[in-house]
Amino acid sequence: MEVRGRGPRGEAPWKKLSKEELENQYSPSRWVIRRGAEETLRTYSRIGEEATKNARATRRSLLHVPYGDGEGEKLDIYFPEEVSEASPFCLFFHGGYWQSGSKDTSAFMVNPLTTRGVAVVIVAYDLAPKAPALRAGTLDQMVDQVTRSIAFVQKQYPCNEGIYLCGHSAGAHLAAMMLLANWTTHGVTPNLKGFFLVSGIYDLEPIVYTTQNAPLLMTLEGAQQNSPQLLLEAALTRPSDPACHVLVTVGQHDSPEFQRQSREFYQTLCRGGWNASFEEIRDADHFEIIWNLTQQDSVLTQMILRTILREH
Ligand SMILES: N[C@@H](CC(=O)c1ccccc1NC=O)C(=O)O
Repeated sequence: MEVRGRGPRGEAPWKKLSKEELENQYSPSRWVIRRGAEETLRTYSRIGEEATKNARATRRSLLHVPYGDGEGEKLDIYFPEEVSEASPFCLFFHGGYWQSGSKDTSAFMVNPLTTRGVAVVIVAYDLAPKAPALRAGTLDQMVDQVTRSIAFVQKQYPCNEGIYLCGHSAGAHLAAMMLLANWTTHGVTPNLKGFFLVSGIYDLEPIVYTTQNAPLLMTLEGAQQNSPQLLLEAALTRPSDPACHVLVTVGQHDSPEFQRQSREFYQTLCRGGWNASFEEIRDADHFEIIWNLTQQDSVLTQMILRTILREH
């Protein structure tokens, strides 16, 4: 599907959608094809739980490690068989529209990656509405927490072979915000080598007009300030490390709006001089795309491993 980018004065295509259609486009479980919506969400939780149970039973790990003082600021580290502080590290940020999901059910990629020598970190962040709405928006706090979790891993493992960020859906949004992070206030610049953005949301403005915004309480300004799509369009800086690779992927059965968001973000990355690539994952919906990560031989796992292992 050819997607027309927004011209300099062009109107965002989602603005032409009715309220119902917008709600539909931003409800990923309504687009699945092999199961019903409810069953899909149940299966998603079950696969995440099983992968996490399995990872904790078979891998050496450090669980519930605090990366900050907040109750929810915890991460799990899973090590490869040959434990080395110089391993590459892949950090995963789960999805769930910034209001559901947990690190304790999100160890999808742990076994396939640790088997190949990559340490995997599953990061928790405070979900809405638990996050105190004191600042401009709860999204601000999540973005700050993600920034600090990455700085923490870099400080703990300064000899790492590279830090890679992988996020799904809302988690891909949080990971994408790190393309624009300012590390100077964190006392460390992480050794960021790659981003794997899976079925993400990069322009938050349409979310403001859906029911997903009820716990988020995002204002239009808050949405704009936390939209990597808008921030990157406006950014004057070029990527500091031209070798840092950004993979944008979306499922063939993701909704047209999710597909448009991914394609436009990829196009913006290219225009900004990023080393980016785009892949539509065939025959996968918004949830199956993440189940692929539990499989060593899936297209997505293989793309991620090729990127990480090529560089050392
Ligand atoms: N209620 C949502 C749930 C959802 O969007 C979701 C669930 C698990 C993981 C990622 C999700 N989407 C974005 O973060 C839906 O309609 O599918």
